[in-house]
Amino acid sequence: MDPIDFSLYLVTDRGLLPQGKSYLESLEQALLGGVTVVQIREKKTDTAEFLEIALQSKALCDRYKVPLIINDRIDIALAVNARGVHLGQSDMPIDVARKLLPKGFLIGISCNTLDEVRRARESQADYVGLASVWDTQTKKLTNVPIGVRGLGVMLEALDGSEVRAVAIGGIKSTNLIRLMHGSVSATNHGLDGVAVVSDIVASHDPKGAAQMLKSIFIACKKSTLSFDGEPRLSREEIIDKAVTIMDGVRSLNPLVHQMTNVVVSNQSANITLAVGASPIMATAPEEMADLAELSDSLLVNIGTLRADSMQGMLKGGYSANAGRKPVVLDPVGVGASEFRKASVKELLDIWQPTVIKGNAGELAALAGSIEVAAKGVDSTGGFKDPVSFVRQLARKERCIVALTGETDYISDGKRVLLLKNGDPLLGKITGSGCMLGSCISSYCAAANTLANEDHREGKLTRGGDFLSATVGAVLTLTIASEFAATREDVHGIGTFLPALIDEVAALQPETIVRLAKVEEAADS
Ligand SMILES: Nc1ncnc2c1ncn2[C@@H]1O[C@H](COP(=O)(O)OP(=O)(O)OP(=O)(O)O)[C@@H](O)[C@H]1O
Ligand SMILES: Cc1ncsc1CCO
Repeated sequence: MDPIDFSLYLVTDRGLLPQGKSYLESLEQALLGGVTVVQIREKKTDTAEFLEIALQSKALCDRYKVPLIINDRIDIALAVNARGVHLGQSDMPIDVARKLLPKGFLIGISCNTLDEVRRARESQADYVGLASVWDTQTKKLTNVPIGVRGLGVMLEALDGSEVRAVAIGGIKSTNLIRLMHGSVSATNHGLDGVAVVSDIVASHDPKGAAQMLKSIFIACKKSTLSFDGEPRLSREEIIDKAVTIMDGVRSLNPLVHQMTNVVVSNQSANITLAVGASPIMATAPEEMADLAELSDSLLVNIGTLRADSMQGMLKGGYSANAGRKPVVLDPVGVGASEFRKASVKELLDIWQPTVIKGNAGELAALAGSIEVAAKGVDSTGGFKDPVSFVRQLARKERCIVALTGETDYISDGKRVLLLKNGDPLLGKITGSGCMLGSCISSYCAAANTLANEDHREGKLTRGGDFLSATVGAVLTLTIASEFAATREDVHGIGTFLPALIDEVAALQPETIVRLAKVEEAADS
């Protein structure tokens, strides 16, 4: 029997049909739109009616050569000669179901935890439905949502097996790109498909909805499942690219939308001007869609996070992703409170950052590690193996990661660069990390604009060189700090800050090339 294409897995729900649309009409339009598997879910229907619906659905699916799966009811699946059955954790165990079903009959099972995925693998399920990614109105959740980032570890548990995986729960065309990027495991294991309910069933245009979902899925599958493909630049080429981007910021004057903390707002706006970009500090959720269109990148800094700022941050990152603008996350003091931790998790379950930057304490907390402690927003130690840590985190979060400190470690998940410039005064003033976030956002904005527009759908940016952009931003701030610290008019942290802003504005690209202390760690 042909292997199943799980790409777009429709789960029916007659209760969601819009007024005036019949079940079979909606199903046929979804099939015309490119649905690749159909699961009939009828939780409250009696057997005779379920059987009738299943028979009608089977005839329709056969016409479009799309396999039909029945939720829960092995008897109905057998009666209509379906391709498979989908079981829940409290339904019949897989080994028992296997004995009752003919050879080749497909068995899928819903899994909410890593343990359930492991057990599904042991019992040789054909596929798992990883549920629920997000909160959903179509099913009353009995378990906590997995979130985009929870999917990666589950997929990793399926490495080397034949078990296919689809995600389900709240998936729509508007969050599918984020799901596809963020769910890939550190071992590069991606989803085989996405299961969708309301985005198709509740639509007046199920064909259009299915077409949209499928085109995004296919585009993402092509563009996200590999860290390779970009040419590997030498250390010197990265520095050259970094200064090209530096020039780009000055000539393009990108608009950088920043949601930052109240401590550093002013100095962040000024450092943005100093690198040659323009800042706009704005937090209201109502204006996020407009700003995503207008601006060239977004910075989200949670330094003085409030419950009401979360709405703007959620919508801001989401709109920036949709507009293919780079997003920089600065998880300031994330380890300091449960509120910050939960908020960062929520943000990262909704949108995909292009760069995450933070000190050791912040990145440890973000990664769930207790190796490095923090005192409020400051780190009180370092990692034993920062190179591996930063590479792993970049692979896990599928973005550039910059770990700051005396040495800055920057990784794209493959390579790790060590940057050793900077005066210790940078560590003594408040907000040097926050200013660096503004610089990185400015450089990413220019890198994104400078990139050859990649028209493939499914990319969250235009495909700019964000590794070089991050390197350029760090070099700009740290090399400028070396000049600022040695100025005669600088006597301590009070006079250092304005001098730093001046030196950033005055810094020349050739000075960076001459003074950059950049090393590369050996590949793992
Ligand atoms: N001792 C140091 N020597 C050289 N550079 C440093 C030192 N400490 C910090 N820096 C530089 O300062 C910048 C900010 O890094 P840092 O780790 O201090 O951020 P942070 O702790 O997030 O700052 P803040 O919370 O005050 O905004 C980085 O570019 C880093 O290279
Ligand atoms: C001191 C401080 N507190 C919250 S944000 C911030 C600025 C440096 O991160």
